[in-house]
Amino acid sequence: MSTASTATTTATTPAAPAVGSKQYSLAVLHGDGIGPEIVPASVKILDAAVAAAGATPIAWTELPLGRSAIDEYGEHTPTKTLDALDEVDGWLLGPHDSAAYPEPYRSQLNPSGTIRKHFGLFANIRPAKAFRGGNAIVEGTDLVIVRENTEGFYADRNTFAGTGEMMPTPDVAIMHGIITRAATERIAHEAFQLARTRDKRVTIVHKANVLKMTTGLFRDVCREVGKQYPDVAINDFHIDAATVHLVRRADKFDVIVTENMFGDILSDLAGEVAGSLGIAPSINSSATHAMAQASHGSAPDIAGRDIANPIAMILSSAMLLRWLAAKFDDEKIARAADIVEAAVDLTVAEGATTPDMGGTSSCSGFADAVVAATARV
Ligand SMILES: NC(=O)C1=CN([C@@H]2O[C@H](COP(=O)(O)OP(=O)(O)OC[C@H]3O[C@@H](n4cnc5c(N)ncnc54)[C@H](O)[C@@H]3O)[C@@H](O)[C@H]2O)C=CC1
Ligand SMILES: CC(C)CC(=O)C(=O)O
Repeated sequence: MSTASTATTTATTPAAPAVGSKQYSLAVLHGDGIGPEIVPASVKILDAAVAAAGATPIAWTELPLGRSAIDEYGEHTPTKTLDALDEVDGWLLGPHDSAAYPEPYRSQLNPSGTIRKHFGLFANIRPAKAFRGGNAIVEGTDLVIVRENTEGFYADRNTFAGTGEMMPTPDVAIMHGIITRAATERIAHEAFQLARTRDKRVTIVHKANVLKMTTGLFRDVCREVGKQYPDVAINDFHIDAATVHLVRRADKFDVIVTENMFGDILSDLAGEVAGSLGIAPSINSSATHAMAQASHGSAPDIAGRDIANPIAMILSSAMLLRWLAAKFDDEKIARAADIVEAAVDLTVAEGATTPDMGGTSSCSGFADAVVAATARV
């Protein structure tokens, strides 16, 4: 069950009127590669957990995205998908294999970036938590990376500010990064408020010894915001040193706040240190919209073989339930999130893991075991 030390709900979760359990309308976008394996697995488990919690069944809508949408609609993220997403309470996004799309799609902003930008999903919350008996490199890892999702070195790909990459000649490529006080303050408040629900420690990750203006501003603004949270301890590391500490001492971190690209890379590392990239969940959110999305990609090397680990997508979906529970003050949907997490815990503890965690379960077999476990937690 969820405890204060493992909380992942953040300040983007808006206060809301107490309205009790309602029927949630959620969209699913399967994506590419292992997406059509891990997303349906998560839907099945959410349905079971919602039933076990006595909440109203979720109303699901499937929407086109990715390679199949290119083939059918000539767009990887069709306008009709974006319009439909605006009508639902939240959604599950499977990974996309955008690096393998044909041109011109490969050179466009990818589906995640398109959706993050369209809905202003500025906070990317990425927990890394080791399971008991779960193949962790560092036992006891239980941290959350709070990744700024709109700026940094992914600027043109993901930002509202619009600098980014350019090629003045075919032999020269230039990359701009952007860090603003406003976006940094916003994400820093997310991190400090989250830390208050956990172990009250925030680590700022930057590269201010080299990228002095950009990541130096990020560090300094985070420190300034931290003064408003005197009960939260602050330290900071350069990104290169942070990777070293993470590999050896991941169990010593609580909340890490960092810019976009560092957060992307660090969260893959943290997931693997906690047991596997395949267990690393995330939620992308603003005050009004939220998207559950595994931290990993479409894993084309294992796609179609029913061996992908669905845990990252399942736990991302549980994070979405928790976000909805806070938004609508809905105890039943919070209970459903607890059930999902406890059922995954139990299934892993009983040894039914996929090959990336050293087990022999299939993706679908693991999901079936979690569904069964929802009745035992
Ligand atoms: N959010 C998204 O949709 C993301 C999409 N991508 C895209 O995914 C494609 C492949 O990218 P890669 O760099 O190979 O990264 P990747 O994350 O897809 O795979 C890296 C390694 O981790 C393994 N892996 C990933 N998820 C797993 C899971 N659930 N269970 C077991 N093993 C898992 C893969 O088999 C692979 O060996 C590219 O087109 C890339 O652009 C990459 C990252 C995020
Ligand atoms: C969406 C990906 C292509 C980039 C990435 O790894 C991420 O932003 O999570």
